[in-house]
Amino acid sequence: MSAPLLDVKGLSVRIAGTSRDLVADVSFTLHPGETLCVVGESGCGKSLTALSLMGLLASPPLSVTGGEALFDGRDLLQMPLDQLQALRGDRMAMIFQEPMTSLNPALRVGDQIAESVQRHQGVSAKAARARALEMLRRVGIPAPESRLDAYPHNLSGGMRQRVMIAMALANDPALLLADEPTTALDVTIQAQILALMRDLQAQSGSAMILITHDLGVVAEMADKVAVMYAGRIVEFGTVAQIFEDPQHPYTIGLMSSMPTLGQRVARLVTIPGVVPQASQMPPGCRFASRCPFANASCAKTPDMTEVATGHRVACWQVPLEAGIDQRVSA
Ligand SMILES: Nc1ncnc2c1ncn2[C@@H]1O[C@H](COP(=O)(O)OP(=O)(O)OP(=O)(O)O)[C@@H](O)[C@H]1O
Repeated sequence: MSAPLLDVKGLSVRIAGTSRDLVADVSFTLHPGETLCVVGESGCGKSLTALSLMGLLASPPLSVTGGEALFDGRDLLQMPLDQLQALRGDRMAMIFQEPMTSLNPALRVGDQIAESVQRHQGVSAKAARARALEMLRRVGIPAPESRLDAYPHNLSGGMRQRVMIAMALANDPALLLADEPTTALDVTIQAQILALMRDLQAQSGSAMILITHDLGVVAEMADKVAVMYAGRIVEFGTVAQIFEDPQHPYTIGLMSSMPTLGQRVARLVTIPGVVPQASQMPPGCRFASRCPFANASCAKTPDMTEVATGHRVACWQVPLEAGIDQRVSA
C-alpha cells in the first residue's frame, strides 16, 4: 500500500492545570482517498482530535502535550503557525457543523471562495471568480451565477453547508476534516450533502476524516472507523470489522442502537452511565465503570492489541465470546 498521507502517533491534549488527557495517545494512519470516521459519544474528544491536527485548539487553556502527526512527512503538531496557515484551506481544509463558523456573514459567498482561491493559488481575480462559480455549480447550488453575490444569510442552512463545502474544496485539499457536517440538517438534506461529499471526494481523490456520532453516517461513508471513548481510541478497524465483528464492549454497546445488526449485538441493552468528566477520569480503562465485563485487570490502561489485520482493540477482556450473551441477558 502507498505511504500514508497522515500518520498520527500518540496525540495527547490536556487542559491547563489538570493531569488527565482529554485526548490520550491517539494513533491512526490515513491513506490518500480514504475516509476515516471517528465515532463516539458527546465529549469523547473527537473534535479536539481534529482541531489539534488543524492547529486550531483553544490554546490556552488547551494544549497538545504529546505525539506527532506527520502530514506529507511534516509534523503538523510542531509546524510554525505561518506554515500551518498556508496549509489550511489549501492542502487541508475543515468543515464544521455550523457553516457560519467558516463563512463571513459580511461578505458575498462568491467573494469568500474567490479570496481563498486567490490567496492559495495566486491566480488572477477573474480566474478566482470563475473557480468560485465552478465550485458553486459542483456542489449543486441552483442558479450559481446569481448566488455568487448572495450573502450567507440569504441562503438556507443546506445551501450554506454546500457553500462551505465549495469553499473547503476549492483548492483541492489532500485532506478534508469534517466535524458533524450534517448534524444540523434535516434528514433529506443530510443524505444529499453526504452523497455530494462522497462524489466530490471520489473525483478529487482527497482523504477525509469525518467526525460523527451517527452510526448510519459511518456505515454510509467510512472505509476505516476509529471508536473513541473518553479521549482514547478503544477500537479501530475497517468498516466491515467494526460493524460485523465489534470487539470492544463499548463498540458493541454503541452498535446496539442499530436495529439491523446481527443477534449478537442486538441483544445488548444501551450502555448505562455517562462518560466520565475530564476532572474525574479514572486511572486504567476509562470505560471500566460502565463495562459489564470489567474486573481487577482493568485498573491498568489496556494495551491496544491487533485482533485481525488492521483491527485493533484496547480491552483486557477481549475476546469476549465466553459469556457475552449470558451477561447481557441476565
Ligand atoms: N475549550 C475547552 N476548554 C475546556 N474543556 C474543553 C474545551 N473544549 C473541549 N473541552 C472538553 O474536552 C472534552 C472533549 O471535547 P470534544 O469537543 O473533543 O468532544 P466531542 O467528542 O467532539 O463531543 P461532541 O460530539 O459533543 O462535539 C470534553 O470533556 C469537553 O468538555
